[in-house]
Amino acid sequence: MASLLCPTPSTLQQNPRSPRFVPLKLASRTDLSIINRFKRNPARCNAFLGNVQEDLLKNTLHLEQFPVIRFGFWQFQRVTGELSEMQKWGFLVFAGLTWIYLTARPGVLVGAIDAYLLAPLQLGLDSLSGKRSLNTSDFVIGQKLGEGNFGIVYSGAIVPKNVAAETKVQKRGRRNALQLDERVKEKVILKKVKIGIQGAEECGELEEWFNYRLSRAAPEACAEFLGSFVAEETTSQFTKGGKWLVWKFEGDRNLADYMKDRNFPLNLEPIMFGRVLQGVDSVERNALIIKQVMRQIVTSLKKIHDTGIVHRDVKPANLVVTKRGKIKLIDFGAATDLRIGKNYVPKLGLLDPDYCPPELYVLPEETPSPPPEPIAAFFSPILWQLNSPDLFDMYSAGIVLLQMAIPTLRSTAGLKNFNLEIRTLGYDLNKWRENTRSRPGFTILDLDSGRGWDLASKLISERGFLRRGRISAAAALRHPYFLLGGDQAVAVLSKLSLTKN
Ligand SMILES: Nc1ncnc2c1ncn2[C@@H]1O[C@H](COP(=O)(O)OP(=O)(O)OP(=O)(O)O)[C@@H](O)[C@H]1O
Repeated sequence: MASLLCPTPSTLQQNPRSPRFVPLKLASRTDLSIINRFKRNPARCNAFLGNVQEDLLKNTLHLEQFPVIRFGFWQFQRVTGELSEMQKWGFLVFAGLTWIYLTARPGVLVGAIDAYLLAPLQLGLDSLSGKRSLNTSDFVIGQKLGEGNFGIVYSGAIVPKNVAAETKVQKRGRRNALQLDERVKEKVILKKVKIGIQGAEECGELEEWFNYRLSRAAPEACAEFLGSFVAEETTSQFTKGGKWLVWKFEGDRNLADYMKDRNFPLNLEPIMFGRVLQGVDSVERNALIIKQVMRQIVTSLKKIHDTGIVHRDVKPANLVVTKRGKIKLIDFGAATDLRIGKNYVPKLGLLDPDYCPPELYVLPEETPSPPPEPIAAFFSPILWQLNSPDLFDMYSAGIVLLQMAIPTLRSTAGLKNFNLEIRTLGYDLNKWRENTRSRPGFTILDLDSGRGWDLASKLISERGFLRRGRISAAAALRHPYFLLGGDQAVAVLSKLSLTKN
């Protein structure tokens, strides 16, 4: 950068030692008249050029010109001033190792910045923008979408300030459906935390905490969180004191809904790739769509694992498909943040048994309850290195891959049968292939010399030495299955052709 900068003649005229620089292009234009004057006086010109040369030699690429670096050097010299060469090296090695430790997964340093700087900043900004002062009159509730142990999920919409909410709900068919008129446009998802159920309130608090945390750490990996509110009065739709969490409505269907369709995965083709796959052989088309879905799942998992979070409930119903063909993780009620031990309770397995890895728990059963957050954060890189808790989610991701690629495993009965068989075969996918009584189709996974099968067998496996053995999200993205991915090329081409149209 410094070599692109040059002192201007005018600057040097005022003060030839001035460290001020302006870009070369500007210098040559602004000072053309001065140069012309120099042309008429060669002696003065030589003296000037001498100054310029000297100045350039002195200033070009001299990093200590930059105040931060100068300050850093000064600090280093001050601290190490009285140390011997050996001690200075020791100091440097210690500083380097500390840096590696603080930035190693799950990132103690970034975590501290997030907790002590970004979280309060987000709270302040949200309060200023009114995001933290949502209330019942801002929303209208539509149909029920699902019910978990601790909450009930509804579709809904944001009501503009000048519109009365009651006018927006109309009876359509047997259910309350949202009649979205011109004024009520933005659809949302609302989760009502159950009242009077043990642990429900705590679960709601945790889910809210995880959603705020992810909105800072990995916003593109999960549904956009809009905030929460407590109903201040009882109306036809709300009960006083009830807590609600609100997300942006990301899409009509989740991956499980798409997989129920006989046409899967081709039913995802229009939103994933537009029309560009027409003309490609149908097996190839299926394989490309599945690879694109899987790539997105693994990429999102990598993002949340990088921040120390393990989802613990990865399954097709918790992967919502957006209108633009993006797959987003939802339902962080069972997630745990192993950077600070949030929502980690020893021996508490929360996962859906159909997607649960053989180890059952995210950390070994003998792991004690987490200490206070700063201490847990300090030890988290060691905990992560020793236990690789992220591999818990990777097993579930492997089951999702198998289900997408092998149609017989998409039904509840088919998946339960698979789980019985794989358990008796010691979670060895190759043995399962040789021994299964069902007749699964392996065509998609066997394409390209069986790269898909190889990845699946590295995801669906027991933990090995040091609880490794299963492939992590980062390693999965480097697996030959994803390298040179035609799915990426097709996705880019489709975007280009869509923007042209
Ligand atoms: N942001 C969103 N955009 C679109 N749909 C969503 C969104 N969040 C949730 N849904 C839909 O609502 C359903 C239920 O959501 P969620 O899994 O969070 O609820 P839950 O009560 O924890 O249910 P369960 O415990 O059965 O998984 C999802 O399967 C999905 O179809």
